[in-house]
Amino acid sequence: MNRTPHHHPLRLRRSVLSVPAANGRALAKSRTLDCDAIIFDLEDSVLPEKKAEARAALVSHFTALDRTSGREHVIRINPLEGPDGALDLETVLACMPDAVLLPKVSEPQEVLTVADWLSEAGADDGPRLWAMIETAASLLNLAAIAEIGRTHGGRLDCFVVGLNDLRKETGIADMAGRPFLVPLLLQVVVAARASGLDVVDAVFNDFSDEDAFEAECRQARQMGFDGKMLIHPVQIEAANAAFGVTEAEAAEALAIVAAFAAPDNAGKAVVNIAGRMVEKLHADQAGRLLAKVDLINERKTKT
Ligand SMILES: CC(C)(COP(=O)(O)OP(=O)(O)OC[C@H]1O[C@@H](n2cnc3c(N)ncnc32)[C@H](O)[C@@H]1OP(=O)(O)O)[C@@H](O)C(=O)NCCC(=O)NCCSC(=O)C[C@H](O)C(=O)O
Ligand SMILES: [Mg+2]
Repeated sequence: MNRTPHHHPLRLRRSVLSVPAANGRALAKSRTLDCDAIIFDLEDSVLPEKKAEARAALVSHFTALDRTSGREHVIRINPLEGPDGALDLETVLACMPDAVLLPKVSEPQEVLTVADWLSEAGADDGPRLWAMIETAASLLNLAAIAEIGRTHGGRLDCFVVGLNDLRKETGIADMAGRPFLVPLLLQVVVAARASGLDVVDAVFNDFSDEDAFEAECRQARQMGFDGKMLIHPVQIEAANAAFGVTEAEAAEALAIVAAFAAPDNAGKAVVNIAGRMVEKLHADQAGRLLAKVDLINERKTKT
């Protein structure tokens, strides 16, 4: 089997804000916020008796949505086996978001079912799929779930970790630094990368504790995450900074690209930059980082 991961086009997913679809004020506020993606939530932040109202609110919200903002718009649906999943999928067809976020995925078949449903509904070029990794079973089946992204039309392109559900099911403690969760989080990152998927870290519930939030963002970035799922607007700026590109990182990337473009280094696979070995793979990484800088600058012109 060819294990070379595909890479979908680079997208910014530094700050992925969840907005309860039943909360009119939060929906209105979301139009003004500088996050990279918005998840309109029909699942756990909406009471069962408010689900129908929330679906109607989303259809109305999407009719006036600015699709040129460069932001991704995602709808989190309810599990398909429950009373709301199928109705939520009809709402997805009415709204045509950029992606559908599947909650509590445990088996690859759950991703396939929605991918097939969207194709049969004629939405072949329609929403992509994101999957919440938040059950113990999803961790056991990570590679198989991620592989669906490569083998089934490439519709799956992002994992989002859900630690509230995972801690509830497993009993793993909620502790500063996440010592017992880090090994699991790294498995999610590795499985996602092996299939060319993006990967977004879990929400941080205590939105009033800025320092602890920033520390968790730094940790997530060091583990390889692309961004963080957020619950409150106050978290956006810190997430954009933590998962963004610093001036020093951009300058280093430019130096690497320039070194490989220099005539003296023509035909070299490895060069010496100020006493440090730099390989062609670092130039590829640098190019991707600079493309991210371009995307960030492009976004600034639209907000
Ligand atoms: C946590 C909250 C209930 C707090 O809400 P509130 O008390 O209204 O906060 P503030 O008064 O500080 O709000 C200030 C203004 O900001 C707006 N606001 C607040 N939150 C949001 C938001 N998420 N998106 C957009 N706008 C927001 C307020 O409306 C105020 O503005 P204004 O009305 O103009 O004055 C609330 O923040 C909240 O509900 N957050 C999201 C909850 C949610 O989406 N939960 C689901 C995702 S969590 C998850 O998925 C876990 C995962 O599955 C797992 O298992 O781990
Ligand atoms: Mg959850």
